[in-house]
Amino acid sequence: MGKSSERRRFSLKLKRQNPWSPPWMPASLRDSLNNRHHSRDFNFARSEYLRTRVLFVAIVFFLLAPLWIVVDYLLLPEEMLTNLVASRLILMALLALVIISALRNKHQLNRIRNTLALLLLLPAIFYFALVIFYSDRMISLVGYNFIPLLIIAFLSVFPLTLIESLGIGLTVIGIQFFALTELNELTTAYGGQNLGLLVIVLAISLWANHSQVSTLLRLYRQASMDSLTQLLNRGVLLEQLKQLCECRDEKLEANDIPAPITLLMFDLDKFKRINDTYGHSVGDQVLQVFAQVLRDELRNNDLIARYGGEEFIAVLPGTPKIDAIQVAERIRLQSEKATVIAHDGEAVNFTTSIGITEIRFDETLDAALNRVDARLYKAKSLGRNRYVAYDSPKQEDTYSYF
Ligand SMILES: Nc1nc2c(ncn2[C@@H]2O[C@H](COP(=O)(O)OP(=O)(O)OP(=O)(O)O)[C@@H](O)[C@H]2O)c(=O)[nH]1
Repeated sequence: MGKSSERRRFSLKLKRQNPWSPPWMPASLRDSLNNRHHSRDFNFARSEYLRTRVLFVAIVFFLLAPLWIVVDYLLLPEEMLTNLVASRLILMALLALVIISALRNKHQLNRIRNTLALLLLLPAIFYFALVIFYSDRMISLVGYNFIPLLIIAFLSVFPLTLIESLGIGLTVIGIQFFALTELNELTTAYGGQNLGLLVIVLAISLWANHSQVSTLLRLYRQASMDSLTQLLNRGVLLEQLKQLCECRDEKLEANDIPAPITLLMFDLDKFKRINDTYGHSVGDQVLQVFAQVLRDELRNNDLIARYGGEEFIAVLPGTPKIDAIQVAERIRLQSEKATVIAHDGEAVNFTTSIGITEIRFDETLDAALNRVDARLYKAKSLGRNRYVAYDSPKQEDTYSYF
C-alpha cells in the first residue's frame, strides 16, 4: 500500500468516534480521561512532569528500603529475617532499574508511564509474595499491610489520566483481593473494610489526578496558545520542532532510519485588503476559520502554529514531502471553499499561499525555515493561491496548479 493511502487511512481512523469520549462528556473530563485529546507538545510536557516525580518517588523508596531492614531486624522473628532482607535487596535492585529507566527516557511518554507502573506495582508484588509465603505470620509483619493503601494514595502524586490511574489502582485492589482470600479474611469485617477503604482512597486519587491533568492542560494551553486561533504560538512551536529534530538526530546517531519531518508554511493572500474592506473583526474571523481548516485537515500529532499576523506553520512528523504536497493541496482547496459572513451579510472568501520543505538530515533548523519561507514567497510572486515545494522550476512537479 502506498504511503499516501496509508496516510489517508490514518486520518480516517482518527476521525472515527472515540468511544471513551462521547460528545456529551464535559471537556475537562474528556481531557483528563485519556490522552486522545492531548497534543504532542503537551505529551512532551506531561512526560517530563511524570519523569521528575517518578525519579523523586523511586529515590525515596530506594533510600527507605534499607532503613526498613533495621525495623525488620528489631521486630521480626529471626527465621523470617533472612528471606525478608534478601527480598528487600531484590526490590532495591529493581528500584535502581526504575531510576535508570527514568533517567534515560526523556520525553517518551509511553516508556515513562511503563516505568511508573513498574515503580508502583513492584511493592504490590512484594506484598503479595509476603502473603503467599507468610500467610500464617502476617501479624508479625508490622506495617506491611499498609502497602496497597500507600500505593493507591501515591497515585494522587502523579499527573495521570483517569484511565492510567484506574488501571494501576484496580490492579492493586485485585492483588489485595487475592491477598485477603489467601489470608481467609475476604469475607470478614476486616476484609470488607480494607477493600472499601482502598476503593475510597482510589476515588480520592482519581479526583486529584483529574484536577492535576485539567489544571496542567489549562495552564499549558494559556501559556502555549495563540488566544485568537487556539493554535500553538511561535515560541512553543520552535521549541517543539527543535526537540523533534533532536530526537531525529539521536536516531541517526544510533544508525536507525529516522522518520522524515516536513514543514508547511502558509500566508493568507491579500489579507490587508480583507481588513481594509470588511474591518478587523472580519479579518479575525478569517484567521479563526483558516485555523479550523488546518485543524480539520491535519493529524492530531502534527504541530500547527500561528507564526505571525496572517502567517501559519504546520510540522508534519513522519510525513515525506510527496505526501505533504497532497495535504497542502487539500488545505488550499478547503480554504478556497471556506467563507466568513461580513456584517452586511456578504460572504467573504480567502485563499492561502504555501511553502513546503522536508528538513534535511545535514542542515540546521534555521536553514530549513529560511527555505520554506523563500518557497512561500515564491508562491506569492507566482500569483498566490498555490504551493511551491521545490526550488527550481526545472524539477518535476514544481508548482501547484489550480
Ligand atoms: N484582523 C487581523 N489582522 C491582522 C492580524 N495580524 C496581522 N494582521 C494584518 O494582516 C495584514 C498583513 O498584510 P500584508 O503583510 O501586507 O500582506 P497581505 O495583505 O496578506 O498581502 P500578501 O501577503 O502579499 O498576499 C496587515 O494589515 C496586518 O495588520 C490579526 O490578528 N487580526
